[in-house]
Amino acid sequence: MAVVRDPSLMCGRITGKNPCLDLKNRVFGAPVFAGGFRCSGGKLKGKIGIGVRAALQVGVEESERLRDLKGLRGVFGFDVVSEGELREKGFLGMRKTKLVCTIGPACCSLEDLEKLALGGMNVARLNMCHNGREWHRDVIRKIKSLNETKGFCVSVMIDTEGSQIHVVDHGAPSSVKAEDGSVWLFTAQKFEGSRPLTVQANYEGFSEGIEVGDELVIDGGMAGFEVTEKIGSDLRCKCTDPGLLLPRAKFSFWRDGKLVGRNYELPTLSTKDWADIEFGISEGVDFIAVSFVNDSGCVWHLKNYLSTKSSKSMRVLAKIESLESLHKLEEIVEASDGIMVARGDLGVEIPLEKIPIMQEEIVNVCRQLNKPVIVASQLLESMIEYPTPTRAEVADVSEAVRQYADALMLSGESAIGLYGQKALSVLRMTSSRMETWGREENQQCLLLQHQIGVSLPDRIAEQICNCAAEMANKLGVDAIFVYTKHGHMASLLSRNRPNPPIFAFTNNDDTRKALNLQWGVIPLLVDLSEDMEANISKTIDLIKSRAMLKQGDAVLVVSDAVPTRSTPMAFQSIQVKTIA
Ligand SMILES: Nc1ncnc2c1ncn2[C@@H]1O[C@H](COP(=O)(O)OP(=O)(O)O)[C@@H](O)[C@H]1O
Ligand SMILES: C=C(OP(=O)(O)O)C(=O)O
Ligand SMILES: [K+]
Ligand SMILES: [Mg+2]
Repeated sequence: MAVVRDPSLMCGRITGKNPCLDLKNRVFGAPVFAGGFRCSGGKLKGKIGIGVRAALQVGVEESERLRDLKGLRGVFGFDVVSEGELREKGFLGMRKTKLVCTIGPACCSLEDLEKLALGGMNVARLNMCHNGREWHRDVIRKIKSLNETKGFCVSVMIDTEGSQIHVVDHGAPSSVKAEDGSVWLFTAQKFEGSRPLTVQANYEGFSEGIEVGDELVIDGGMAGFEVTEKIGSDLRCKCTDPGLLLPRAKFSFWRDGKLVGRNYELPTLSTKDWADIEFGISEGVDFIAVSFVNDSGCVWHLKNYLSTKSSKSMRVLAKIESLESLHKLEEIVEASDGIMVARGDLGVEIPLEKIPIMQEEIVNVCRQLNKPVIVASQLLESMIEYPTPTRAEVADVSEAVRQYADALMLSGESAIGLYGQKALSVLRMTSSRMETWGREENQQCLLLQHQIGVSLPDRIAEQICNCAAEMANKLGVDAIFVYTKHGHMASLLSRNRPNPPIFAFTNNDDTRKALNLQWGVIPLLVDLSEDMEANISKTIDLIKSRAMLKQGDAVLVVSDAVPTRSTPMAFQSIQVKTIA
């Protein structure tokens, strides 16, 4: 069958299957291959000493199988947005790239939050730099209530303020212009009211180590000054690059083309950040994004702390936004549950023209090490004010999608912008379009496999997922089903960026919310038993009962049964089920 493109849809609709193998017209009887290696009870047996049996099975789902409708009752969380998308666009039309929206005054009403959820927001981000905890609590509760009452599955992320040297006051409520040659005083002294040509910094040690002749750059290039005199800890500076000083504008000091100053001696997690984290724990947020991570130490520390403080599994994301974090990228990626390419502050610390290369590198490292990655900041910046993005912004979004980032993020576009919902739809349509192009033009490059698993069971899981993804593409199946407790198998499948969507069934709501950030994964909440075959039948029936799987559809099922007392054998398998 041929691929049919529907020009009326942003995303080309695939109505047929991969022509190389049309499973609808094939009948497989018994498993064509089963086995591999086996042993039971998690003890050494036979040639291979692991508690895992791997098998590959291909079969047709029995048409006459008794459907135990009682088994279909109970929890079934399939969020309304994914369900609607599946009905409208079919399996292949489902968007793979996840979307994060920063919530601010422009979108914090229940109605606005609902519109963002309907528009495809997978994760709501709360930037703890702004507003008080009461405000954030109100937003979190609204999102949770929308999830419960309207069937959404929106995860909540808090983003710490972090310690950074920035402007507290520059004498005007919004922005102030620094004219060429004008002389300014930068001070950490607090004063009432505003003083002309005086900028107050938030940190008293801001000028430590700074010398006359150093260059002071504001917000990565919004304005520039030369330090002409040091008076105690104050700096007198002459404007050499006229521009704007915005509220909370960031400072960076440069000498001979190198960054100098105190920025990275400040603690990654301040007292206020710890208080915000406590707040996040008490509100049961799903992700904590840590600003200005400089090494893996603080990530491990926070993760250990969270595991002792809360039974809920909260995922820790490290924001890559300092020069230091680039030097220790791999250890930070390994320590964390995900990464944010925080291009805003990164652009203060490295020359702007280096950002695209760094972004690609970070995205690649994350994919190799199997951690989700968000590309953030200024994706559609002009839409804060204008109803349409620039062509360059659309190209930037498309590039992040082409790089296979897991998620894209809106900041000011949704938080304070006039066209937040429209910006979200631009992200949605641009990513769908790019994903479709990637598939149709066969741009999809197979991942050059870097093995991540060390133990044999981990390596088996990884190989099963790599092979399953390749098989799913080659067979042109409609969907991949996977059963997952902590999300590991689902993420290993996602890492391969397969063509069909990955339906990840889990009985753990924390896992479901964490998977919301993973490319191509549709997390579904369902009661799972220890009987893997029963789980497979049940979930196929659940989707079928909603008329979303029809006769002839093919599902590739990856299962990973852990040993239990009744079934003392771990069993990992790939099966292809065609719907009879
Ligand atoms: N909770 C909030 N309350 C008020 N304004 C907010 C909030 N969150 C974000 N904003 C606004 O949106 C802008 C962009 O958001 P973001 O990129 O998260 O923050 P920042 O620019 O401070 O790093 C911020 O500069 C701020 O003006
Ligand atoms: C996402 C970022 O962090 P924040 O908005 O908190 O500064 C960034 O710097 O790009
Ligand atoms: K922040
Ligand atoms: Mg930042």
